[in-house]
Amino acid sequence: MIGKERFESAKEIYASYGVDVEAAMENCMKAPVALHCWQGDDVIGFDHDGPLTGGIQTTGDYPGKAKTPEQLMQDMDKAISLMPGKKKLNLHASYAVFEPGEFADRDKIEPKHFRKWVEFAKERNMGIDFNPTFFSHDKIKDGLTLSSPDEETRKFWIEHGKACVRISQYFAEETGVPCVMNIWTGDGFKDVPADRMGPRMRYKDSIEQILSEPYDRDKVKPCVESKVFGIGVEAYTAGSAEFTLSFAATHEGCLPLMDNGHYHPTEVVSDKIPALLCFFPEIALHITRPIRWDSDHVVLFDDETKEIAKEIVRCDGLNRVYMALDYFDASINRVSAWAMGFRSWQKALLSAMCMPHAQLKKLQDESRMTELMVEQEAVKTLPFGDIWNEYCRRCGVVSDKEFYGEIRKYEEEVQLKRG
Ligand SMILES: C[C@H](O)[C@H](O)[C@@H](O)C(=O)CO
Ligand SMILES: [Mn+2]
Repeated sequence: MIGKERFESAKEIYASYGVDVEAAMENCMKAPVALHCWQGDDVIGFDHDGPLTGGIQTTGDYPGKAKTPEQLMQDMDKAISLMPGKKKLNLHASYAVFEPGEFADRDKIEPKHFRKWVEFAKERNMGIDFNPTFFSHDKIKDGLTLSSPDEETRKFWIEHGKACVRISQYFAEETGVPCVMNIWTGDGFKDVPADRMGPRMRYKDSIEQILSEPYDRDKVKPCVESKVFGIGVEAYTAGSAEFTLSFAATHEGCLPLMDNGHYHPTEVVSDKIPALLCFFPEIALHITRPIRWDSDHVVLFDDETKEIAKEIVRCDGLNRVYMALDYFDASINRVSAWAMGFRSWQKALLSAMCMPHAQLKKLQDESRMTELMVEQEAVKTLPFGDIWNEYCRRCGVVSDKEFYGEIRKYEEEVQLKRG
């Protein structure tokens, strides 16, 4: 059977379960997913020469890394050409692009330092999300930024946050798409602290000061991202789950952001999504793949990824959940990593949209649990591959089978030729 026939046959099988795959594909094409710029250069950026610090780490030394804004944009373009679905650009402040001889420290960055990214996004019809960068900088004092007891240090980082609010507003105005601005710091202690509340009170005050910068609530969506621990800050993290969730719950317009690598290994973000949607009009996600810790492996089409997508879809949350990717692997081809993670999330979303949720919920509500188990298992082996291949074809991107050939060609022709 050729592809088209396989798709028609799969479509009929899905229809027998009450699933309209045409509608699913249309909806999947419309759901924006934020693509993080930092997979392309191992979370380095262009405003410093130093290493990646702040409790996060990349491992690996695969050749061909992008080292300039032009190379990063070139690689991102290649990755985008391999990704079906709607994209939004996700930038970190450390990716400011300066003119030759120009420099502005993080507390002084301005919209003009991101003009090239705005042009890039507009030409590709993408909105932009933004992240102040509270890591990889010499003004981090004793591992602390917004929670520092040193007022000069804290002030510097508050000013950075405020500059990022202004830049977020500029992104939203330029692109016509709201900008999700995520605050994450790695502030914490390696060993048992003597004061757990003091740093959190300072962190709270700092975020409040940052968000006192004027902005339009329909255009800028500030979020706070929690974390359980980071490398070198194993004993205590100021921005814990309880801290950020409580902050978002008590500060109107501020969203909680859950990164599924930032919880204890047996906790699952899939279960937290419906819990938060009972209380917050909107939430944000960082989608990643933790292995044993917050390792930020490339997202795959695995069980928890599927479960997260299912929750967003069956809670009717596509308009309430801001979806962003957050992984970085320096041990494999970075363009492949970028595109594979995005494609995996697209697969998870599309497959979640191809499930008979209403019927399954009905079985649960009628306590027909035996039937529910049988049906949920049956759905797992429906011919999703044929739907996915057709989705890729309609989006104008290669199938999984052709994917690696594209990567090898780009690697030979572009990445390995870089000095
Ligand atoms: C680079 C990102 O901002 C960073 O990964 C952050 O979101 C995080 O998840 C830290 O562990
Ligand atoms: Mn994250």
